[in-house]
Amino acid sequence: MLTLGLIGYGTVARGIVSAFPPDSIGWIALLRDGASPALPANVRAVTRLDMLIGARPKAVMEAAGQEAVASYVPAILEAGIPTVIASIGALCDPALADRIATIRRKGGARAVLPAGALGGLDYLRAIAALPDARVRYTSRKPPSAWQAELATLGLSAEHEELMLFEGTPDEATRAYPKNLNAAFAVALAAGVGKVTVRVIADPKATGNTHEIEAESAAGTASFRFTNAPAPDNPKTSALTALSLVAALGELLDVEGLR
Ligand SMILES: NC(=O)C1=CN([C@@H]2O[C@H](COP(=O)(O)OP(=O)(O)OC[C@H]3O[C@@H](n4cnc5c(N)ncnc54)[C@H](OP(=O)(O)O)[C@@H]3O)[C@@H](O)[C@H]2O)C=CC1
Ligand SMILES: O=C([O-])CC(=O)C(=O)O
Repeated sequence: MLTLGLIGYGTVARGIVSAFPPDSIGWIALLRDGASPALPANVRAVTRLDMLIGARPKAVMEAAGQEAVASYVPAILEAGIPTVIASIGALCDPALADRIATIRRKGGARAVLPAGALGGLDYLRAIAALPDARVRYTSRKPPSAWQAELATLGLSAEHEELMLFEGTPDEATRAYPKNLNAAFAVALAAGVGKVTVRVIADPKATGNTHEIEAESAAGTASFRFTNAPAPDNPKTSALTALSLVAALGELLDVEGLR
C-alpha cells in the first residue's frame, strides 16, 4: 500500500482521498491539535510535523492554507519528500518563495504547483517572456460565496454585480488568502508585474468563474472556467481536488494516479 501525506483535512483533502480506492493508499493527515474531523479508515491523523515526516510518505498534499505552507512545507521538502501545494498564494511572501527555491537547489525535494481551480497556465508561461504581455484575472462568484466579505463592506450584490477588489496579485492574495490562490498561480505563470486581479460578486454567476484575458505581441487569449463549487464549501471549486490528484499522478509517475 502506498503511503501519502496530507496537510489539513477539509474540502480539498476529502476530495483527494475520495478519488482513490480506500485499499490503495494509506494517508497520514497532519491536523491542528484538537481538530477532530471524521476520518475514513485509511486516513490516520497526526498533530506533529515530525510524525508526518517520520511516516516517510512518498509525497505530501498541502490543502490547509497559506500559513500551513510557511509552517510545514520547507521542512518536508528538506526531508526529501515532494509536496503538492494548493495554497499557492503563500508564495507571494518572497522570503518563503526564496527558501523553497534554495531547498530545491541544495538537493531537497520538489514543490509542485498545480493548476488548481483553473488552467491555461502553459500559455501564460509562454507569453511571460514578452515585455508587453498584460493579463487580467477575474474571480467571479455568486454573492453566497462572498457573504462575509459583502457583510464586512456593508454591501449587497443581490441584483447587480459588484466589484469587491481590483489590484495587484500580491494585494489580492493578502486580502483573500483562502480564495485567490488561483490569482497567484496566474501571476507566477505570467509574471507578477504583468497581472491585474479583480474580484466580482455576481448574482448571475452560475458557478465559481475564473476569467483570464491576455494580450501580448503573440496575440490575444481569453479563458473562462465555470467551475462547480465543492459540495461542502461554496468558495472552493470541486476542480481543485481533481487538479491536485492529476499533479500527484504526474509527480509520482504511477499508473492509475494519472
Ligand atoms: N490553488 C487553487 O486553485 C486553490 C487553492 N485552495 C487552497 O486550498 C486550501 C484548502 O481549501 P479547502 O479544503 O476548501 O479549505 P477547508 O477550510 O475546507 O479545509 C482546510 C482544512 O485545513 C485545516 N488547517 C488549516 N490550517 C492548518 C494547519 N496549520 N495545520 C493543520 N491543518 C490546518 C483546517 O482546519 P481548521 O478548520 O482547524 O482551520 C481545515 O480543516 C485553501 O485554504 C486554499 O489555500 C483552495 C481552492 C483553490
Ligand atoms: O476554488 C476556487 O474557485 C478558487 C479558490 O478558492 C482559490 O483560488 O483559492
